[in-house]
Amino acid sequence: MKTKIAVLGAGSWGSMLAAILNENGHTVQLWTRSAAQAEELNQQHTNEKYIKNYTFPTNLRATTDLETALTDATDVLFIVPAQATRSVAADVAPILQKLDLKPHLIHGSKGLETTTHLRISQVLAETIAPEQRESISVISGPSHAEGVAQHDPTLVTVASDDFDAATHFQKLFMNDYFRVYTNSDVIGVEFGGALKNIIALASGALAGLGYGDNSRAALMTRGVAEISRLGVSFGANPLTFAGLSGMGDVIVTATSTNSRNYRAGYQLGQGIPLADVIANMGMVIEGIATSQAAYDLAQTTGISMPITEAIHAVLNQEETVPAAIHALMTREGQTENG
Ligand SMILES: NC(=O)C1=CN([C@@H]2O[C@H](COP(=O)(O)OP(=O)(O)OC[C@H]3O[C@@H](n4cnc5c(N)ncnc54)[C@H](O)[C@@H]3O)[C@@H](O)[C@H]2O)C=CC1
Ligand SMILES: O=C(CO)COP(=O)(O)O
Repeated sequence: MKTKIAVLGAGSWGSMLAAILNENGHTVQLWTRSAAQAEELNQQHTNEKYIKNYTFPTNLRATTDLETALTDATDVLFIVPAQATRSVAADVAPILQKLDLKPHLIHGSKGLETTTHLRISQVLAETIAPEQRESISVISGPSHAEGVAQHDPTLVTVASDDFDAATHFQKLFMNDYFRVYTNSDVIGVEFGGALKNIIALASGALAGLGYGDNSRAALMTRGVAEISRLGVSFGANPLTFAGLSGMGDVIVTATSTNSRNYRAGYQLGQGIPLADVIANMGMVIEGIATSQAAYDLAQTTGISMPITEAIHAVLNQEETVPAAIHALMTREGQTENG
């Protein structure tokens, strides 16, 4: 079944997912708030700030007009930074009502909302009334846009409470270089995708200080342990954290220089001030905002999240990176599975 999909957000990941859907034969309308970016995509078929040296399909259309993007949409993909999702969804809701549409919704944003500590599917559910939408799904997993651009074989997962919706999106996105699994554990998939960004920041910081593979493997393993503890306390399936959206995404973001979070952490490890790191990046570093939400959740639930607490302290300038590592290493001894 060919569908019309509105892709809302034309950064690295939004534009790349739009390209996949377009290549798969679906009609795609890509929305961006930037007129210059829409013109570049429509005229040059490039999106140079976000994906270097990549030519988009010539029939992929971008627009700055949300109503144009949503017209006749059977599916809507939200792919703006996590903290921006609520405001975009609030703009979408009345247009869906005006156009009398009830699309399937999916998002690919990896963060928790700092003001509410909600997962992004919960933000969408709160903002767009059930009469104006079908299912809500999430797409997540180890998938840098740069790798997809060169057709690296890439595996992701789509999670939804609605199995038919998950298989619907599996079929929409899947092709011979982009393989999609389904999962019914929305909570686990969203926590995994959001919280791995904190571990990627920490991994970059270790590398920035010159530490090697032992430290990185330790961090990734104990990172998954604390992500699982928090996720399971909210009802996630522990096995999800061993999967694509858990350990899989920790591996790719905590080891790759394509990761904005890793690169940001690296600069912090080198002692570059956070404000400069953010300014240099020019793209979203989700782990910064999400570390605040995760820190708050750790405090309110009493779940032990020492790496998250260390990154939170560094980002809030309460501790230097070396002092945070020393504090982690000299904590009281623990049992591994506790
Ligand atoms: N870049 C990647 O390879 C991947 C990114 N993701 C996730 O996808 C989400 C989006 O990331 P990217 O596309 O990489 O980010 P990006 O920083 O490359 O682009 C973000 C886009 O959203 C727009 N935007 C920012 N604030 C906005 C607002 N308030 N209203 C409307 N538009 C706004 C920006 O102008 C830009 O076009 C993030 O949650 C990220 O974690 C997930 C998988 C892979
Ligand atoms: O989530 C991602 C890859 O799976 C992208 O990570 P960064 O936002 O750190 O680049």
